[in-house]
Amino acid sequence: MGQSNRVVVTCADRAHVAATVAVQLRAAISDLQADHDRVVQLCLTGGRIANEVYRQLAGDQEDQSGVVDWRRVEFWWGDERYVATESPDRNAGQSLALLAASIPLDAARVHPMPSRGMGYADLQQAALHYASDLGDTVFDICLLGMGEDGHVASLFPDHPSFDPQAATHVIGVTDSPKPPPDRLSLTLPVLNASSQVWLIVAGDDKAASAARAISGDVTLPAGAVEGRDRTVWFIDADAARDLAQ
Ligand SMILES: O=C(O)[C@H](O)[C@@H](O)[C@H](O)[C@H](O)COP(=O)(O)O
Repeated sequence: MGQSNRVVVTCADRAHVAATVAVQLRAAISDLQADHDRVVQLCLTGGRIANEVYRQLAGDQEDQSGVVDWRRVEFWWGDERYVATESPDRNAGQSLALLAASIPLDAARVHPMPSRGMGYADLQQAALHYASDLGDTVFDICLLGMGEDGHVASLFPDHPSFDPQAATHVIGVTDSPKPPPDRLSLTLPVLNASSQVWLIVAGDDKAASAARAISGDVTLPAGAVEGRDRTVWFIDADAARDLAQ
């Protein structure tokens, strides 16, 4: 990894983080779609703050931040809780319920991760299936939340899931420190192949990990994740408390 391309955007509170990300995401997708043949590859994340972004994206499509052709956006997920399709705990279920409320999505371009009960022999098979769906896709923008321990996607610090040299694109995680124990996750090399990585972080319980990650502590997944062109941290004042001025 060369010189860090991290940018930190500090917002007053979590509502402003979500509003800022929604506006900037719509603008960034709209810019990419100026090329009319372009299908934008967007990787979504779970979590409370990301869900607030999706709510706002779906709710206000007529502001000045750009018109998006949502049918020319391909949706992926960075990780998933391996539970039944209909479980309210699924990241994809939560994101889609919010987005599909008013955004016209092309089902062929929506790629939720597999769920338990879909017929895969085990997590490994489910991971292989998603890897083959993903192929060589490179995300234009990859959204990530961060846990208070500094995890991103389902890559946890001091845990086998976090392997910066992972040879596969998708892994099954069977002993996640955060429930539920069974999960699917993209690996760090796939996340770091993204053109842009946007981290969306709010709350004072995130302050210590945010400060470590932004200062470049690569022992934390959140510190090791970087887009090829740009890494943007959208962070509220509480989570930014420990950042060097
Ligand atoms: O799969 C999960 O359990 C969640 O998606 C999780 O990884 C989340 O992204 C972060 O913990 C940040 O979540 P918050 O924004 O709710 O703090």
